[in-house]
Amino acid sequence: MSNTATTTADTTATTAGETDEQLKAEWREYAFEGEPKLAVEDLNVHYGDDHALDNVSLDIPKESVTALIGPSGCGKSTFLRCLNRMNDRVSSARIDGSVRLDGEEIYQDGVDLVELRKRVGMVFQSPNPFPKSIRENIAYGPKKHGDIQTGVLARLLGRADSDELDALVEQCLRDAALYDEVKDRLDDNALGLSGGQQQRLCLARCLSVGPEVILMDEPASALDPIATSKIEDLIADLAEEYTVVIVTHNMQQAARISDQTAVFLTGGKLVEYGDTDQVFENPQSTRVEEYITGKFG
Ligand SMILES: Nc1ncnc2c1ncn2[C@@H]1O[C@H](COP(=O)(O)OP(=O)(O)OP(=O)(O)O)[C@@H](O)[C@H]1O
Repeated sequence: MSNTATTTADTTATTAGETDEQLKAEWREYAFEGEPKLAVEDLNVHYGDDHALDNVSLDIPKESVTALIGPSGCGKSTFLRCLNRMNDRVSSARIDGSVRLDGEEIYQDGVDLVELRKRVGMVFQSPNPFPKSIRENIAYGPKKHGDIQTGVLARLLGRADSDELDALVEQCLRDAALYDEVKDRLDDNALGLSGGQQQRLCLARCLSVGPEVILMDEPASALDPIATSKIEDLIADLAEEYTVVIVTHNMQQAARISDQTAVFLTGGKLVEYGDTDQVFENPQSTRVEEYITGKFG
């Protein structure tokens, strides 16, 4: 599409009578500078006979927030989970198509899934800290992956270098805007934190292994308005350094925090994708307009 950043796949809404193929060709032209961090092409997901994602293609720019919105069951979470191959864990799932991370196909033989999920981390709907101390929640991943440098003494003692670990714990908690609230109780059990604090701890845990992309599946849906607002502020800050992809049911939230918005509608189709302002203020598709204005969904 030459003069607009919004793309649409809704044939019923177009005046020029474009075919699906023509519209699909336009998807690739959603304009942003630089190479995409994630490039998704012709992605289809079936759970048994259920076609959950129907030929979805979109490019996600780096260091930005991309919101995925749409009615319940339209495939948002399925799409999100394809971006770090979490759907591989679902035995009934069949995934076809291509997802490239920095140009590298993630659905090819030999991809190290542990490494992939370090690069493409995930924060879930309900905060799910480990029943361990705040410190241990963050140290767990780097220790498991052997990312903490160990000195000779530390190796002899069979433990990680504590200074480095402490610095990492502090940095991740700061980046998750939680440090000041918990700095005096790092050895307390994480389950004693409030829901909003637990969710920020989960984000800190995700950051601890050095991701490039952060996937968030309705990260604020279980939180009160104040905790939600903290998470939203945090997402804006994170986008300076990370590529954030977030599923949300809350359209105001998508409009507030995202740079791009992708709208999925029933049947697992991506119907519109473009600059958030344009999608919300001037959607190209009548079905998207009806969804956004609350006429259905
Ligand atoms: N693990 C699974 N096994 C079988 N079917 C699944 C599984 N996960 C999702 N589905 C089906 O795939 C379709 C898309 O579900 P998905 O959870 O991706 O949608 P969603 O848009 O994220 O929904 P919601 O907004 O309600 O969370 C639905 O029909 C759902 O029942």
